[in-house]
Amino acid sequence: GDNDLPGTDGGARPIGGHPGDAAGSHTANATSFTVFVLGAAGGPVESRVSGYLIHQANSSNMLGFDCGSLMSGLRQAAKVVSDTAPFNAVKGKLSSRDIHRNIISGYLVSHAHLDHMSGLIIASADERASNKTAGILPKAILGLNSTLVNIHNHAFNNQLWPDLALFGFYFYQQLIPGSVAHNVSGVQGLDAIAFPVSHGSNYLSTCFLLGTNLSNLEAADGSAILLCGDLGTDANEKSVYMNDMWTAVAPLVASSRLKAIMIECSFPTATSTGALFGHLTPALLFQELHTLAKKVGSDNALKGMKVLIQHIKENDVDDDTGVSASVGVVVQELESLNDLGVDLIFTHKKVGGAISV
Ligand SMILES: Nc1ncnc2c1ncn2[C@@H]1O[C@@H]2COP(=O)(O)O[C@H]2[C@H]1O
Repeated sequence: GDNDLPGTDGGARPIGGHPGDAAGSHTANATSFTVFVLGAAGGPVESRVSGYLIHQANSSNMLGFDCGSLMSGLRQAAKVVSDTAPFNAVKGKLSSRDIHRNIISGYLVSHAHLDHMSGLIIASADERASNKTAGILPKAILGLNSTLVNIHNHAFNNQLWPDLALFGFYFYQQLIPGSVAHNVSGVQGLDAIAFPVSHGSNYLSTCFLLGTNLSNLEAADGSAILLCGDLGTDANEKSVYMNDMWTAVAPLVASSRLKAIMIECSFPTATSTGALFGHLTPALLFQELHTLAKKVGSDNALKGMKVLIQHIKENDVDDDTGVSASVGVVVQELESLNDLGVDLIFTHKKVGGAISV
């Protein structure tokens, strides 16, 4: 199932490279990555906004991705993390504080909107300044230059919040589009590539390709996951960013190296273009997935691909039942538009849990 815990075989396993797979089929393999869901909505409830931890199988660290929600979700997810290899080697349950301080080694931030980093900022005071003798390293905050400048100027600026980066808690690691960053956040062998995308007029967001052997996207080996921040289509945003990204990742789909795409779908299809503010609807998302499939070369190219849907707006949640009619519309539309046979996984149903890919 899509929320099975990894590591049930308990042992080390090779990452990537499944030569037995038929091209274009994305069948279940050993876990390459686990996504812990701390929050998954596009607002408005502060404890449910986007927040994820990404774990590469067997690594002793994790990376935050867009920690709008952090500690609220981590309290719920601590047990699931504790049961995941290699963290299950420690007896007993890890606390959310242990995980925050000692297991998260860095943060990928797609853009500096509050709902993508407020949790990181608020929890930062409980992290520690680096201290070589105590073995405490500063943690990387990774993103495009524009994102890092916004965090530095508008969040960790001694006004909105103490400048904990300056005080040794963090360092800013700029990701340059088109270059591969290696050993991301101290995780040996983990590479990252940042793809800029447009999120409303004159504003950049980022998709992060995370995985092994990303210096050679044409190679047969090395699993990867694509983590997309908020984004609008090229047609709506008058850009070419999404097209360029699909061109770059298409070879990874053809070789079955790409294990999952996490992507937003904020509003129902009926939303007018002027009210999208740089976001996707189900129709626009499937238009994009069709573009990717075409680049890979067949209508079947994405069959079985795990597509993790995130950032649905939960604006009309009923306080008593927790039901949101508009979320229901987005889910139903995605399911009925799914002529590509992708494996749709709804992250908002997994808050406090894990998704293995
Ligand atoms: N021009 C605007 N008018 C009204 N709401 C907006 C405008 N621009 C952005 N927003 C809202 O502000 C939100 C900021 O986070 P999101 O990008 O998730 O979604 C955005 C919209 O819901």
